[in-house]
Amino acid sequence: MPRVKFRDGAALGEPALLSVKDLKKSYPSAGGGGRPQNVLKGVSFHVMPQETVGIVGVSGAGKSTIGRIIANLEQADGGSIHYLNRDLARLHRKRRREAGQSISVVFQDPYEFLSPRMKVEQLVAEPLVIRKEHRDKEELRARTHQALADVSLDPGKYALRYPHELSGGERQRVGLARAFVSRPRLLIADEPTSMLDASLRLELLACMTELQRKYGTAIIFITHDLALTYRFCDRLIVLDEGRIAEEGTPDRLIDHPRHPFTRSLIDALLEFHR
Ligand SMILES: Nc1ncnc2c1ncn2[C@@H]1O[C@H](COP(=O)(O)OP(=O)(O)OP(=O)(O)O)[C@@H](O)[C@H]1O
Repeated sequence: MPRVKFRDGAALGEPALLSVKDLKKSYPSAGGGGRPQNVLKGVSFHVMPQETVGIVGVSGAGKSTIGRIIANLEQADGGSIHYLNRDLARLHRKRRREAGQSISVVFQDPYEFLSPRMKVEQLVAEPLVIRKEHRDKEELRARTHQALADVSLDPGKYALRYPHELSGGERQRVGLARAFVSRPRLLIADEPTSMLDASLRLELLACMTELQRKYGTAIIFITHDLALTYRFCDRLIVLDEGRIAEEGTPDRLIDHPRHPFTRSLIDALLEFHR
């Protein structure tokens, strides 16, 4: 899956699609008695249009929390998020929702976002229905079927099935079709491949890259699997206990890690593949 070399717009002074500054989040301690758990301790980064930024780190580092906050599924305690030049925290709830309409998400477990009672066709159409992005039923059907074809699922074969009638790989493809049907500017992909075996994992990533090119989407790719990011990401952010330990291109980070934590991630990876 060779990547086209990413043009570093940030270095050329172009505006970022997303700019996160000093993001903070804590959760109350379990049981409520102890000190709150500081999960994000001031995280800042940016994402350029059409860029793929990987967020890597061990379990519990705070990766998904960042994704959920950007997707407006959770509130930050502090910091700012500028998206398409708008400060999301300062927008009224309705405007915030509208601003976020060009952000899609895909999660690790498709059952989290695929209602078992909806057919594939309805599941894929739902984002367009919610956003009222279609003129009539014909257009809705055409875009839904296009989205299914985009992820190599024949609409004639899959449109009327329910999620439990699909394999794990097919369910994730439905998740991708649902994420891309609205042609998002930004996709937050939170461990989308971790429940798939190695060959399906690469297939799904190839499919995601193709759709990214087709629709000009930027991707935040959240994973604990450093190996997966190597070819797939333009830039990596290494998160360690709610702080950015290091960031850079995968080549630089993996071949010449500067931070001991990045080195330990690479050692763990080498150990795993030994
Ligand atoms: N709703 C919540 N209430 C309390 N604690 C939470 C909540 N959500 C997450 N946490 C805690 O915040 C920390 C960071 O969680 P998060 O899911 O962001 O980590 P992660 O890096 O994505 O981990 P993983 O790779 O295992 O998904 C964890 O210790 C988790 O237990």
